[in-house]
Amino acid sequence: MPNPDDPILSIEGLTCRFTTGGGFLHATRTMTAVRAVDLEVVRGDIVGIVGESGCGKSTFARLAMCLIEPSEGKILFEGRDVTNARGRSLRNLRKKLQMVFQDPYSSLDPRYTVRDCLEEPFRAVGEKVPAGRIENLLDLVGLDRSFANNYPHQMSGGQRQRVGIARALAHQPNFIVLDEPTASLDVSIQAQIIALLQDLHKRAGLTYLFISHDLGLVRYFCSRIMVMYLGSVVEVMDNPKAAPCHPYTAALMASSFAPDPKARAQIVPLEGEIPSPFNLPPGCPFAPRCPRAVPRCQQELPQLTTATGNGRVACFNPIEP
Ligand SMILES: Nc1ncnc2c1ncn2[C@@H]1O[C@H](COP(=O)(O)OP(=O)(O)OP(=O)(O)O)[C@@H](O)[C@H]1O
Repeated sequence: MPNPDDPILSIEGLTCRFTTGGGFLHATRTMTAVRAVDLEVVRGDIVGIVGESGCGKSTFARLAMCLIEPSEGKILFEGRDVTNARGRSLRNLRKKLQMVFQDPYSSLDPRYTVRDCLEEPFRAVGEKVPAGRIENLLDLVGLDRSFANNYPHQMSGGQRQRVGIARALAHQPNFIVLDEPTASLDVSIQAQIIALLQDLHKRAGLTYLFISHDLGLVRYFCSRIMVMYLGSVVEVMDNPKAAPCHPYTAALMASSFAPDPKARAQIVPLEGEIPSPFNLPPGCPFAPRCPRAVPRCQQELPQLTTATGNGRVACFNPIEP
């Protein structure tokens, strides 16, 4: 029996490199999309992964879901090594570990009714659909049972995302990776979906990994935050509401709402080009854009070791809390 206090998900040194190009015209190039990431998630946690486009959030989510293989590192789910899970062990993992995608329209087959979409996870593992389960799933996500006969094009974005969430709940998972689940929705609908996710978190005892580029939303929704920049974790915040210590996290706030005047005073808008992931500068990858960079930052890569009182930061000149 797993101990409830043990981490549900442990990630050690997870690294993913992509090689592109090749052939007559292009030399092959390798980039590191996710670099030596460690993470422990305990039951009931809502861990936010935040960063600008291209920082490796979705790649990290796909690695954590065992949808792609890491170049290095290890993934333990409920204490079991699932890094290279295949066949039956992958199917069993899928029941417990599910994902909700950003765009509910492209993640639902337009030829399937809602009932078909919700039956599909059972068919995929060769199981019969338990009697009343489809109605129960629709109830869980706040959709009228008559929606079972609708096609995706007959529903709004928010309703489609509710179907996406219901699908993820089909096998009663205990862990859900939410990859920007509200990014394609209007603000008012976003709030309804977040409220639904909060409600399910409480009622179904779920654990979430929540991927977003919106630090404001992540600070509101999550219990811990991991901030990524060009594949590396630059800050881990155990209290999402506390002031950030990494200049990048502080700058990310410029793109989100900060009602606290003290927090507003620390905001430095991000300027400068993001370095090419194929050709990272020596030292800290954020140094070329960092308002607090010191000479050491150009030469040495800071490690995520400096304790901040609210987690850890990878920075030679962090903002004092
Ligand atoms: N299959 C792939 N082949 C080559 N490069 C890839 C592949 N998937 C992702 N990348 C690259 O890896 C880096 C990280 O991409 P990723 O999609 O994980 O970032 P992200 O933070 O989720 O961005 P977004 O918010 O735009 O989805 C990017 O530079 C991307 O171009």
